[in-house]
Amino acid sequence: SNIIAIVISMGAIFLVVVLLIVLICIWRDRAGQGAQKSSGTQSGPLQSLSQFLPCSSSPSLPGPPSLFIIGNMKELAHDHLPIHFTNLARRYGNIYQLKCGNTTMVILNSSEVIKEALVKKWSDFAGRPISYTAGVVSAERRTISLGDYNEEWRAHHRLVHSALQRCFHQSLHDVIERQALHLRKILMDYEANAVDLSEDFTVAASNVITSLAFGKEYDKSSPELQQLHSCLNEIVALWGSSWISALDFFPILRKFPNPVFHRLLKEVAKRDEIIKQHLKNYKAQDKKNGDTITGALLQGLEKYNNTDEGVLLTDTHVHMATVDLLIGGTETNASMMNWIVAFLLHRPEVQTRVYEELCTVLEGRYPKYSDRHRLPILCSLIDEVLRLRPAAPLALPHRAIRDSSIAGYFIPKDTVIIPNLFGAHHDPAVWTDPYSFRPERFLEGGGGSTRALIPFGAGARLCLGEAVAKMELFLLTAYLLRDFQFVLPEGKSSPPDLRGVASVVLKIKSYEVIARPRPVTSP
Ligand code: HEM
Repeated sequence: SNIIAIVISMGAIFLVVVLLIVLICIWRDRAGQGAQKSSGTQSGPLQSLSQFLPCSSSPSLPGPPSLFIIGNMKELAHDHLPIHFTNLARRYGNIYQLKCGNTTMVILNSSEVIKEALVKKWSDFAGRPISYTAGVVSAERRTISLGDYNEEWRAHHRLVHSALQRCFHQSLHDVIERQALHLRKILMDYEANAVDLSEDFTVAASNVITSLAFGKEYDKSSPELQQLHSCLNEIVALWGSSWISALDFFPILRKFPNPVFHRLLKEVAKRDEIIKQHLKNYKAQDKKNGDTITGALLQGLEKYNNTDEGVLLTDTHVHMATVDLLIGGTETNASMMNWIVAFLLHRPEVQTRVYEELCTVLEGRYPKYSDRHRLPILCSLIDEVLRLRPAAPLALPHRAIRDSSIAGYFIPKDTVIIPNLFGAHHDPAVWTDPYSFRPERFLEGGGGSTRALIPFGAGARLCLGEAVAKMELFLLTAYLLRDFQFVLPEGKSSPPDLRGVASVVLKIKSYEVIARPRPVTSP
């Protein structure tokens, strides 16, 4: 009879638990959407419990009403998507969905939900959308940036990561110092005339990558450099255009002539010809330079293919890794340098404080990257600009590799995930006065949290060039602010417009500035 009593009580407990779960489901279905609208995400024990519930019990994701056939395409036509997505988050919460064709996109707008997807559940969301046009620009997804998460990608990623690590330790500091000194000379030659510095920043950033990749630096006027930049910029711009994305959402359009797509194919062929030539020249050299990324990649490739790893990596992987580094490492860093100078024109007193810090700490010498721990004001400036204008404001799209959930919402396999880094960096729940330029928030006691700062993304698809970018931003900014004072051109009363033009990279509209040499300081 004891056994019968135990079975009956276990049965009763089981029924109570089932009843509780059903009640919670009903409560979530009713309350979920309304609560999401005002607070963004749910929190507390109910959310944790809800993660174990079957997917059908998840509330449906909020989002703007979707129209017949075109879905939410209208939302994607906005000229500044990071700002638009951030504004939609204020209405629909920190996680919401947009429908385009038969694709569902989920936009994540706070560092909490972004980290849940990209760090905590990284293996569910490390994929990239498998789109037709991405295949065209990436030799069928053999780039790191557009490759889907699979065994081939992991082997490729390891190869490039270790080549970059090797260059980081052997030559990166010297390469960046050389570019910083070269940039200094260019600015001196302008003799305090008003100029647009964007091209000089682009050449400096690109020279860091071409020095690392091929051991080659270019002058601004070099036709080879101009050709390389024009075709890389064209590819990024064309690929972001709606003429091209329409081919992904509506496959039927691929059957019709499309001049924009034709231009894209031509630019991709040009890019490949340039890189192929560089690799050929490198292989033809008598003295191979193991310090370059190309050298390290080719050596790594040989070593890797001699092991019995299962996936074969080829010269195409080395070729496409070079494309990744050139595209990933040029406009991003150049654009950040442009933003740093522009923000300083808005608050000149910040520039004075950084200059005084550089004078006191360095006592006249040029900085090394290891000085960064003794230069908190300079670091806070860089962090604040990365927060306000992250170079890749919507990161790159991710894809759910399997059914999963974020913030308690069911996310089916193949959903496209957009981490809105710009939105996360302007989240009023995390940042006081989020739209103001206040580097001091990152100084001790300033209340800013570097944990919520995610300009390089997070998790398995974290920016591969994060370490390169951080060293480059630090050294270029420190060199320039040590030797120049940036001021507005005479007669110009308003500082540059800070809204920016958003594509894959968030750029500032061109502006002119005077780089006035500081009095000479000797070590
Ligand atoms: C301030 C400068 C930079 C910023 C803010 C930045 C930011 C980012 C972001 C947000 C992503 C996407 C992460 C994701 O998918 O979740 C990314 C990816 C990537 N970045 Fe950067 N980046 C910068 C500089 C660089 C540099 C200098 C390089 C190369 C040397 C580089 C190479 C890459 C590559 C290869 C990827 C693709 C990673 C992958 O798909 O796994 N980036 N970057």
